[in-house]
Amino acid sequence: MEKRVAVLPGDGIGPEVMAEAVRVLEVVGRRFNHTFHTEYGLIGGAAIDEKNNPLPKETIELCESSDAILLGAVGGPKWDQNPSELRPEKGLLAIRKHFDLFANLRPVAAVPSLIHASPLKEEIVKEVDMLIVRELTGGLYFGKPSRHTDQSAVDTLVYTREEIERIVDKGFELARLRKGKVTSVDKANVLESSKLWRKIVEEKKVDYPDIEVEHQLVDSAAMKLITNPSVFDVIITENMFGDILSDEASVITGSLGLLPSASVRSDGLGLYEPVHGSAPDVAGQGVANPAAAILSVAMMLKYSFGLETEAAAVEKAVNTVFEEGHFTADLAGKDQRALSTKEWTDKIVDELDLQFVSNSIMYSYI
Ligand SMILES: NC(=O)c1ccc[n+]([C@@H]2O[C@H](COP(=O)([O-])OP(=O)(O)OC[C@H]3O[C@@H](n4cnc5c(N)ncnc54)[C@H](O)[C@@H]3O)[C@@H](O)[C@H]2O)c1
Ligand SMILES: CC(C)[C@H](C(=O)O)[C@@H](O)C(=O)O
Ligand SMILES: [Mg+2]
Repeated sequence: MEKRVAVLPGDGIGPEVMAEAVRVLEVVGRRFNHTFHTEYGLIGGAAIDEKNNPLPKETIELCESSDAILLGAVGGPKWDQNPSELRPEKGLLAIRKHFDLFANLRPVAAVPSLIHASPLKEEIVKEVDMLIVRELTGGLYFGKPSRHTDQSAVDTLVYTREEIERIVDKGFELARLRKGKVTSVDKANVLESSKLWRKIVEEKKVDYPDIEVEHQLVDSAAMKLITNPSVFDVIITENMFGDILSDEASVITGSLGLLPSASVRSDGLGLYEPVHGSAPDVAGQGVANPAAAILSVAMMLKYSFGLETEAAAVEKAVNTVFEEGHFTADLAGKDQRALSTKEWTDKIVDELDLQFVSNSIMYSYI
């Protein structure tokens, strides 16, 4: 197989974890006889510095001519005081919108060899295996008007029926491939947008009689995520709730540095990025956990290229390296030596070299 992959490293730890993710992609290509052409583009703060635009047209063109997009992270204190249009985060929102990547899939699964790293009790986290399906191109992030003065501020939460229907369908379809349960998270006791959301979920569930459906208000959903997370299978929710709940859910796994994501539309084009941000507090030190970026590569192999075996090989390598007790600083115990970003990826590469074809996948992240 021959594919073109646009690589957008971005800011902070973005370039650090992307370099390792690309290294893993290259090993997969060599091992499984695929050619992945990687081409680099600017986004976020790096693009503002060079082009005065968080999403330059060259980057859009590069992505348009690619089969998939890999993204590191954007943002950082350097640009925090910039006007809204020159914030790195605008570039991220713009690329999601430009490509209509409305469905953001964020799998969260407990990993047996990482239970020690979660602040939650073992019996609470050990059965967790959920998928957060976050609506990504609507809601508060995109509604107009959106502005502030020193005296007042406005953001607008808009959802159309069509926008809700397509993400709800996506959630139901994904539940069919998993444990068959959908939890729709909203704030229907207050928000008009959530009332429509809930109505549409009720309408849609008739088309999916095999799926168990429940509604959960977002505030109590946030509580349940920590007290009883194994009750969730597929969570479908709107843009901002999904953003917040997925960072919260990362606590179950032990580190935000573990969660990958896929942002997809209906036709296969996808953008793959860690859930985490540019982590300015650890950027430049070579200590970031590249697992989320590497697992995002696995999601790309699976969802955009249909390469299930290759994706499984990457996941298996990640599991094995954890099982062997190799961790970056975010996951290492007090008496363990933490590996650097690069050292930890070296272990993944060694592992792929050793066992690149395997069907004995014990644990799936994606
Ligand atoms: N998708 C994205 O590009 C994205 C996502 C979230 C935040 N951001 C941006 O990132 C910047 C920093 O935001 P923040 O600090 O709130 O969130 P963050 O996700 O960057 O970091 C939160 C905490 O998690 C840690 N962390 C995150 N990823 C890690 C990794 N791979 N390995 C080890 N530790 C990791 C950080 O060190 C930090 O302590 C902001 O500018 C924000 O807008 C970008
Ligand atoms: C950086 C920010 C715009 C982004 C979001 O809120 O979508 C991030 O937090 C994420 O989760 O991808
Ligand atoms: Mg977020």
